[in-house]
Amino acid sequence: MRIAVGSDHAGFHLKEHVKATLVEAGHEVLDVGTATADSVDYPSYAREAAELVASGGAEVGVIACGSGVGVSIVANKVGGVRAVNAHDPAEAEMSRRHNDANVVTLSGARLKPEQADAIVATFLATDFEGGRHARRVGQIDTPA
Ligand SMILES: O=C(CO)[C@H](O)[C@H](O)COP(=O)(O)O
Repeated sequence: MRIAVGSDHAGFHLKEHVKATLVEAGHEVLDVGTATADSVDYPSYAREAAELVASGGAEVGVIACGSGVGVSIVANKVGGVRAVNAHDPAEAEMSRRHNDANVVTLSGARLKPEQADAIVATFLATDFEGGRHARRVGQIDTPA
């Protein structure tokens, strides 16, 4: 898959870890930054990664900040993006099955690298169920 990744400084190390895991698994990764652990403002990175998903430049996005909250708020303001701040694989799974989430956000402060890998792997492996959920997603979506 083609996957957009991004983070601020607080998500940088987790983003780098997840990126390496995804590349190792054979995915094409588009990294919008940040490129160091120096302090930056998360909105621009989250927006750029989310816009790649909205435009079709990437199929899904993985974005990290300290809590995963700020980048989720930003991503969800991009039309066509449905971002979930997932704390465990179960949340990632349900966000795909019922909400057709296309961006997962992660907490660099709370998640261990292996926890993040498990969340992202579940997110990528789980299909949208469609049916009644498609009707509901259609009701919440905004134009890209
Ligand atoms: O989690 C975040 C946004 O939701 C940011 O990573 C966090 O606010 C950064 O804080 P600081 O500048 O103190 O490192």
